[in-house]
Amino acid sequence: MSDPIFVPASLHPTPEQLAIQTARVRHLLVEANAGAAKTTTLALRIGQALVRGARPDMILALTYTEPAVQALIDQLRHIGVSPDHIAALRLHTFESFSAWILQQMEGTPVLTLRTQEQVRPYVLRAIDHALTQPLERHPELLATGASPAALVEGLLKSFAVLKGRMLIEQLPEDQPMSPDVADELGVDYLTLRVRNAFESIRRSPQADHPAFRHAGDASYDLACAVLGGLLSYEDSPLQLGLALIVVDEMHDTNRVMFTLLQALLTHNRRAAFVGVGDRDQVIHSQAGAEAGFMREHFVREIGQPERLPLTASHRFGPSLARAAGGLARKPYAAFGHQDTEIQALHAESPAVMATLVARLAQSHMAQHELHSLRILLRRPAQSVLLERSLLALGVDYVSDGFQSFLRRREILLVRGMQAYCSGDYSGFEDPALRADTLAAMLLFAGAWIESDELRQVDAVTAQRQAIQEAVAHPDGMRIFIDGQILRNGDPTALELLGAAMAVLAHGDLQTFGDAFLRALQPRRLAGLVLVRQDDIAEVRDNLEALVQMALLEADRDLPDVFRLLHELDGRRSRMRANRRVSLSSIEASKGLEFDHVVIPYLSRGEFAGEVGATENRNLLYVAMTRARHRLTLGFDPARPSKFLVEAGLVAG
Ligand SMILES: Nc1ncnc2c1ncn2[C@@H]1O[C@H](COP(=O)(O)OP(=O)(O)OP(=O)(O)O)[C@@H](O)[C@H]1O
Repeated sequence: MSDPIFVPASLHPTPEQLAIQTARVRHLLVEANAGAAKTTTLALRIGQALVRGARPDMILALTYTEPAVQALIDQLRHIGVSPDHIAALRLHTFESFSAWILQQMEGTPVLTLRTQEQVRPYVLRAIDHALTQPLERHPELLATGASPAALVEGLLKSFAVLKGRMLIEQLPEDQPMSPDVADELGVDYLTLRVRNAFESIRRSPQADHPAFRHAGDASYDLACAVLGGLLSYEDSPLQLGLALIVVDEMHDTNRVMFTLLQALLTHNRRAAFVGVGDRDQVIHSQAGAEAGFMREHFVREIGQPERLPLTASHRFGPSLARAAGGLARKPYAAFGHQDTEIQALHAESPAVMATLVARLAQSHMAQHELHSLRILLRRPAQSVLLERSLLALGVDYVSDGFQSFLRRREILLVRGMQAYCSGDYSGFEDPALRADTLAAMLLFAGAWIESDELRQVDAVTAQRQAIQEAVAHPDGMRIFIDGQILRNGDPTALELLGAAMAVLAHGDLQTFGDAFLRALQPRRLAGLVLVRQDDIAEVRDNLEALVQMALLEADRDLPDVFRLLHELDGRRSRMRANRRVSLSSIEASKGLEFDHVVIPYLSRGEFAGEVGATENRNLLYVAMTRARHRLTLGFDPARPSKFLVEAGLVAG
């Protein structure tokens, strides 16, 4: 009997797509360039499995993020898979799939803590455990000037790295935790100690039924159960009778996900596997993502896969394919019915660039040929001048992957300090703004309440309640700043805040420009309360951008500049949710596509962050390849980024 072929409603598959759609091999890997139709072809493969008679629940698709699941659903719809079938398919992130499997193993549901605020009391308790261990052999390495509350965020990020890579699980079982081991794992000793305390809190009182789970814990727990042999029995919940397992964006795979994939293939021997990815899109290497899981690890730990190509981009035309190929140093073709226009936007300063990009967004709104305009930023601080310009021109926008600069905690700190110095709290009418400002000031002042295990938890609740009370009272902000922040803060932090407030009290813009950052010492201040270098650098960047922005208002005095910030904030909260113009991090745009993509700030040294050159290059590659019809690159022609030279877009 001949093989029935799934025929998509809306496109004509290329011979390469058809080969992947209809391949009858156990393990198939497709490494292909961005825009070369990887997600679409997975959707075609799913359509094919359905016409071959697989029930929808025999098909499992796994991805790393929710937006990637959504992108796959969109493609399934686009090619005409029926809504009933789509609803019955098993479409999951690794995390949601793991949570579902664990629920069957554990019977009763485990508490899911979705926000950092919810998980914070447990991290605080773990810090306390680590710091008060009577048998600790290296107490001097655990001493930190920072308040425990300020460590929480950085610790949670480090836990995610350790878990994603399953680094601790790869140590010998009886390995004692020492500073050397911490070094080997790439974390500081405090992080390692607190991580262990945190895991024992999470796993008590019953090791097989954790007290709670936070982001990433479900896949981690399931992978640990797999490695611990807990799922090797006959009626394992991973035996799902699957006919097809597909993984999209497989370059995001880390050790946890790979462990789960391996177990799924072992428990579903009749299932075919198709994985697609692009090694130049690895931007989560910090969470353990590695292109090697599509290559040597796959061959060594699963078997030799069949490999099929998707050679050309359907998303954009040959000009952009050539540039992306130059950047990634690989061949790149495109189906070029219509070429993608690449425009240069020249500006000698960040402020001029912001104005030009905002004008471009304004004219985008006045035309109907292109629908979506996405402005992609390497670092959140780059949105400061840009948002100011967009708000000034009245262009509505949304932001993805970061908050508006006006609500970032270090900006709120300065807004709060200025209000305190001038005694003028107008602009803080919104209770949520008042609460966030006080929380930010409390954080940077390193103000916290020392307490034993239970009172740690109470301290968090107490802080929330104290802020709520302060917010409800007309004079509450001032009273709270006097009574809590300036009284209970860390002495060094208070010294820095005091010096900065003395500058603010002058009320003079030029003095602010000359002396504010020198007085506040953002890196030092942030270093007292935050742990991760990129979080600390982000605080500095945002504050530098704020000063830069203030200095553009040369005809105003300092209180006027802060009034302008309040006004912009008000305007921002009244904006209509216009998705035609969006401002976004590159990470939040992965897997998506837009008619017009703008990447400003591509002068030498501007496209950089706290990661290595390869990851920066990958980030630019991901950013450029989101464009469908037009790509605009913004830079100073006298100092273009070396990446633009590599892409062949400017002369070297
Ligand atoms: N045969 C085809 N004919 C025309 N357009 C197609 C075809 N196949 C896919 N496309 C279109 O090409 C675009 C890119 O496809 P897709 O998103 O699947 O690429 P991708 O390789 O997954 O991209 P990324 O690596 O950026 O996630 C989409 O707009 C899709 O609808």
